[in-house]
Amino acid sequence: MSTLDLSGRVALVTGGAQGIGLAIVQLLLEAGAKVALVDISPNLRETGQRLGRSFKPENVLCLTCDVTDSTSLRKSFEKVLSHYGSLDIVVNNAGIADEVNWDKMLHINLHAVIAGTYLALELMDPEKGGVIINVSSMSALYPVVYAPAYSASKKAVVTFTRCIKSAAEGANVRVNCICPYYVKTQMSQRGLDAMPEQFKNEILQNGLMDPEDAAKGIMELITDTSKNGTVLRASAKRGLSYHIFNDNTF
Ligand SMILES: NC(=O)C1=CN([C@@H]2O[C@H](COP(=O)(O)OP(=O)(O)OC[C@H]3O[C@@H](n4cnc5c(N)ncnc54)[C@H](O)[C@@H]3O)[C@@H](O)[C@H]2O)C=CC1
Ligand SMILES: CC/C=C\C[C@H](O)C(=O)/C=C/C=C/C=C\C=C\[C@@H](O)C/C=C\CCC(=O)O
Repeated sequence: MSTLDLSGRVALVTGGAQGIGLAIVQLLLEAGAKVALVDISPNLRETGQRLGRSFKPENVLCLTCDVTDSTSLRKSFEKVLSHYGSLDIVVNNAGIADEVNWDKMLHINLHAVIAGTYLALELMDPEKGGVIINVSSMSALYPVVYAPAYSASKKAVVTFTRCIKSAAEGANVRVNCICPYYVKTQMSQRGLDAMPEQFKNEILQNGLMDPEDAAKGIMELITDTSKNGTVLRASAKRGLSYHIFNDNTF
């Protein structure tokens, strides 16, 4: 049971129907937040019903949305605001790993994260403030030869997050990102099944995180009000640590 108290806070999580997104949804609900799951998954409704049985059903809102559809994404954000009366926490988590359909992947992994960040900055109450967490990947920090477009999308999320920090401060909003190493979800399982053995062995040696541990990193970024513009690394091997950039060299 969570010792954190987010009662009265309203969170929106994209990709909340499974994996890391569902893990952060559960931690947010345990902390008493009202949570909107924004996802394209056909399992979204069933997931929402199951959550409604474990938590207050009035604290769970499921919105079917393709985050690459800007109109649908805006309507989902606005629906959360009209339904719950505020928007305090946004986790731009939805993402795919697909080097064949890389154009679609960039729309999900990058375009929708930027759109979700700007929607959050527009709709969050500057008096109350808010926090946005963008989900990147360790592949942003260590380019991955078998996932070049994916790595690029995740590197761009880090750069965008670090750049938007100042504008967010003006709106009394914090923006941070997390860079998990491999996490035990359907995405990484598909990735491991498809990749050459030598890469798979290194990953298995480093270990895969449980989604709940990645979600705990996201919760840290949500609840630690000193964090803005930070990049949190997360892995089974080394836990949580903040990535330090040397921006001064020119
Ligand atoms: N699993 C891993 O090893 C790692 C994952 N990540 C990132 O974490 C995030 C979550 O990944 P996982 O939970 O592993 O993935 P997952 O594949 O288990 O879940 C992704 C969720 O996003 C939803 N989604 C996909 N495309 C969507 C769209 N167009 N519109 C709305 N929802 C959509 C899916 O329906 C699903 O519910 C992704 O951004 C991923 O890149 C980062 C590092 C490691
Ligand atoms: C195939 C796509 C599926 C999932 C991708 C996911 O986003 C992901 O976790 C990708 C990680 C890629 C890592 C790439 C390089 C790793 C470099 C190594 O030097 C080890 C780095 C970190 C290990 C753990 C740690 O030290 O914290």
